[in-house]
Amino acid sequence: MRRIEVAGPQPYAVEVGPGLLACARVPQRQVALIYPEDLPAEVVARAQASLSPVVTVAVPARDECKTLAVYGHVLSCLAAANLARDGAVVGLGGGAATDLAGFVAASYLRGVAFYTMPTTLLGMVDAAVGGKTGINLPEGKNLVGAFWPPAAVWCDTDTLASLRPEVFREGAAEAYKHGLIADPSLLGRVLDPEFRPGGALLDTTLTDAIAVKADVVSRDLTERGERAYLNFGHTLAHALEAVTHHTLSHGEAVGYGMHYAARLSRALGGEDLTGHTLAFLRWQQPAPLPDLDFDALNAYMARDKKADSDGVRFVLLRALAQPYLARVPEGLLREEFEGWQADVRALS
Ligand SMILES: NC(=O)c1ccc[n+]([C@@H]2O[C@H](COP(=O)([O-])OP(=O)(O)OC[C@H]3O[C@@H](n4cnc5c(N)ncnc54)[C@H](O)[C@@H]3O)[C@@H](O)[C@H]2O)c1
Ligand SMILES: O=C(O)C(=O)C[C@@H](O)[C@H](O)[C@H](O)COP(=O)(O)O
Ligand SMILES: [Zn+2]
Repeated sequence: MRRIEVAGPQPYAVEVGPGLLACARVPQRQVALIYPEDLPAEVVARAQASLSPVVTVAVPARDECKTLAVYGHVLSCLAAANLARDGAVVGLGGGAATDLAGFVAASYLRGVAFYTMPTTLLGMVDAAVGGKTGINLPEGKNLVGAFWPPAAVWCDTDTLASLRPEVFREGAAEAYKHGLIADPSLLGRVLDPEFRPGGALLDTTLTDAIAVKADVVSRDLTERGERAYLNFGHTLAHALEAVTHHTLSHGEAVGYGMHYAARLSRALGGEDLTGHTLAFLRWQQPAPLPDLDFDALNAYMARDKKADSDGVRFVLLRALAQPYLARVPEGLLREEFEGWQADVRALS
């Protein structure tokens, strides 16, 4: 078992290894367990055996659970079960379920203890760590939420065995992102055939990718500064998710978005890293994109949470592991969008 410490106002540990669902224990007597309805029954059963929850809520799969309606339903289930303030919410599943569960934990009775049991690669390297919780609005991605860190994170690598290969590759986008913004040694490892459930490179690569996130959120929980770099590729990614009504997954959108951000970085004088972002897209094989209209996407990009009253800011790279925030003139955004579309079309 590997252990990564997360510092900050409420320090906690991320444990990584096989069999962890069976070992997970929480001090709270009352536990609410929230998980996606398509999660394999044996994964749910292992979490239930460890936690003996007083209430379990199965929610729709993927981002269909990150809605105001599902959020309200889960809150009502907890209230109906008389979950008290000294109880806990545990999010089990991919990033969508843990984002929802975290926001429920942050807001139910004005806040109860929260734990995560990520069961996707993306959940383990990114979503379950760091306390960004939330749901979507029709107007855009993750527009409602709270910073509410978990008290512990259990990454049971056995659970990755049942993931569809394309869902594993979706999650690799965030590990690759950690390589681009902070630890270039991850880039080759993420694309290595041994980085797969049960593969020789799984545990070390997973742990090193988690360590990047843990380091950043330890220093900047509430995104006053460097945490924004974890958003590399996300300004376009979130817009792509919104215009496709989430038929494009987050991990695929991030793969596409990182290539756009790499093009913008190059156009503003940075090192040309588009070879890396294209190599990732060729490896990931994301779902093809529908016809896209720049103005429609730009309307969603304008709501990006990195925007301030002077407008949107993008995370760009001067070189590998040298991220910075910058405003980009609309003309350049449009021009690079054309080039990005041509690159993306050439992939298929
Ligand atoms: N809070 C954060 O910091 C953060 C970071 C990155 C992404 N996110 C969010 O995470 C979400 C994407 O997460 P994701 O990529 O994990 O996708 P997901 O949560 O949508 O899960 C993908 C699918 O895999 C299923 N699944 C989960 N575990 C499984 C398993 N072990 N075996 C078989 N099937 C399994 C899920 O039920 C779902 O159908 C997005 O909503 C994104 O916005 C949040
Ligand atoms: O943890 C962060 O900070 C991130 O930005 C990680 C992202 O991968 C993640 O998708 C996050 O949910 C995006 O946050 P948002 O603030 O842009 O909604
Ligand atoms: Zn992300």
